[in-house]
Amino acid sequence: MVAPPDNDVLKAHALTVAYHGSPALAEVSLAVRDGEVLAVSGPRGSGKTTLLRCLSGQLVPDRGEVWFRTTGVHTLGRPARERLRRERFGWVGPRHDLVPELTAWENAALPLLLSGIAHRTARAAALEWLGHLDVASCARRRPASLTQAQRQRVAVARALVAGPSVLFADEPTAPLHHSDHDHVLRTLMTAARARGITVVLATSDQETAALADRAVALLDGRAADAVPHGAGAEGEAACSLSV
Ligand SMILES: Nc1ncnc2c1ncn2[C@@H]1O[C@H](COP(=O)(O)OP(=O)(O)OP(=O)(O)O)[C@@H](O)[C@H]1O
Repeated sequence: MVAPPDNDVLKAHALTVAYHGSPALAEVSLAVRDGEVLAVSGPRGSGKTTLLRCLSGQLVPDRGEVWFRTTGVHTLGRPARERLRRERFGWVGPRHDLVPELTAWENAALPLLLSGIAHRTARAAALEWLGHLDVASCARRRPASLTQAQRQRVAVARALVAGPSVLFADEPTAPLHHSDHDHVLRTLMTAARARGITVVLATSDQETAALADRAVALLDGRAADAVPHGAGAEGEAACSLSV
């Protein structure tokens, strides 16, 4: 397989993963265009998290290839994959995994601080994102004193603060109440679209999937469907999912 064309930011070919002999992904292929919001939908256990972990370089598939632009992610050793994840990808999952000893703004600023950005600049960027997510007033508090919804908003801020090329969002609003769920999801998508950040969003909720430019469906680790959303959605015609 060759590297994807310029307008595909990510491409996966025939991804196959088994955990202790039990198949989790089977021959899944897809392409994600630069700047699109792609939903990966499917019921629990259908392989969504496993697919996102492969695409983001957290997990090397048993077989198959993952390309990020011209980089063969599947060919990289662990340090190079970790660098790629740190520098180019953001990740937000269903559990916030904030550092308990750090304040909300320090947690949100963490990707910038770890990459050597000046403290003042990192703090300003973190506070701006906390503001977008309506939790600026929590900036000096530690995770233990925040509500679950506030913690999840801080985690979203942390995933976006460094301006990733691709944001992987694995059921990012699953623990939230309906009103928080909608607000966080729409903020995440609006911010990503405004900045040209590609989003790969795993969800078992059809309403959430419908907010994306396009959805692909998994069932029992296999691609089940490809559903375009909205006439003229960016990337609709040029993206594909196949088994
Ligand atoms: N670390 C693991 N060890 C063993 N089996 C695993 C592991 N992670 C996932 N699985 C199994 O692989 C299959 C796919 O799981 P995966 O988490 O990718 O699906 P999912 O669609 O994201 O589900 P969920 O919404 O419940 O997270 C499931 O059968 C799951 O039990």
